[in-house]
Amino acid sequence: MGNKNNKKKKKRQQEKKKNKNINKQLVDEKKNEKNEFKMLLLGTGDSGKSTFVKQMQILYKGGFNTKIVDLYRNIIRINLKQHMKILLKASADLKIQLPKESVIIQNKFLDLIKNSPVMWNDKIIEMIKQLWEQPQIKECYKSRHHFQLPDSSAYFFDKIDEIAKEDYQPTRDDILNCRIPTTGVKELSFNVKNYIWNLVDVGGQRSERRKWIHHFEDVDILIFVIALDSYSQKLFEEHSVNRMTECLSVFEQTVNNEFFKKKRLVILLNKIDLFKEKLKKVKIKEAFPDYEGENDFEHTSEYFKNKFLDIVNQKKRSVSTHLTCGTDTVMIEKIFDDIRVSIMEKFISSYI
Ligand SMILES: Nc1nc2c(ncn2[C@@H]2O[C@H](COP(=O)(O)OP(=O)(O)OP(=O)(O)O)[C@@H](O)[C@H]2O)c(=O)[nH]1
Ligand SMILES: [Mg+2]
Repeated sequence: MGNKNNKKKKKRQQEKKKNKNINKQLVDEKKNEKNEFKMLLLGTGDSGKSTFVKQMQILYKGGFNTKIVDLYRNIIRINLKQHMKILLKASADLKIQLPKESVIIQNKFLDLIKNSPVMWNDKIIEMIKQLWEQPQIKECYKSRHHFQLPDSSAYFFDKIDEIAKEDYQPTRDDILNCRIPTTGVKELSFNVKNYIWNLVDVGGQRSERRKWIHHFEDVDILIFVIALDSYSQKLFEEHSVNRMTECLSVFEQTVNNEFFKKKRLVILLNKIDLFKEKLKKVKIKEAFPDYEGENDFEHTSEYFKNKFLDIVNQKKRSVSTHLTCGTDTVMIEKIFDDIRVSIMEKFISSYI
């Protein structure tokens, strides 16, 4: 009887050992196989997702080719006209009175661009310049949190002389600052230290978000981008909704989705430069009455960081947060390096 039990025990031990060996073999094979990571960028519209992709293009793919530069030249010029049009409408809405001569220029400008959004000539350039020089237009620009205007429009109005030149070549900074809302999906693959990083960028505006689900499979890292300065802005899609409130609700739905519940999460608290400027003008308490702290960068950024972290179950997943300025290439290189190293360390340690 005792002999029979001993035999059974020995057999079980042998099987256990065999299974252990098979598992080890599978892990080793997987370890060798896995040299690619899929990173999915999510976040509401205008938070800075595509800007992050542009930075990867600059840092790891040698920058932009002629075709892309040509595309940006056209977009930058079209945007200049569109953004002046937005400013003129907003000054009327905000009852900012333009001087008589400017009203004449305004009417001529609106008339000229009405029929051809791509038209670009000396007359148009001169009119945009004259209008931008008006203190009333500058005042209107400062009140842009009341309407929808990309923050970078001043950057481009200020360099209109350069943009107007026939041989104008958009610089890297121009491309980083130029806003093109994403529709559909854009992918970028790049190699860093023998590992391939597949970055997937989707549109963040409401109409685009329903497409997100198609890209949820096989994600290794979810990068959620938040525009910190959006606490005082209204949504482009629905003017009565606060952008940060919308962002918090999208974040909650996304990070707790079945696909991502246990995935590695990187939170980029972006646009810190604009956030610092905004803090001087608009108190956090005006938009988030529960806020009791000081209105300085340190306390307010911590407040928003915790608001997002409170939504995530940090016990079950790896989460990191970073304060970023998306248009600053040096900063993004450093931050991506930190993210990459931490991912690699965790990936390697999971096999030890
Ligand atoms: N000043 C400043 N501008 C930024 C920063 N990050 C992004 N931007 C600008 O913000 C605008 C929007 O950035 P995008 O990267 O297009 O935003 P997105 O999240 O891809 O937007 P969708 O494609 O609509 O979802 C662009 O004009 C960028 O230049 C930042 O940290 N600071
Ligand atoms: Mg985008």
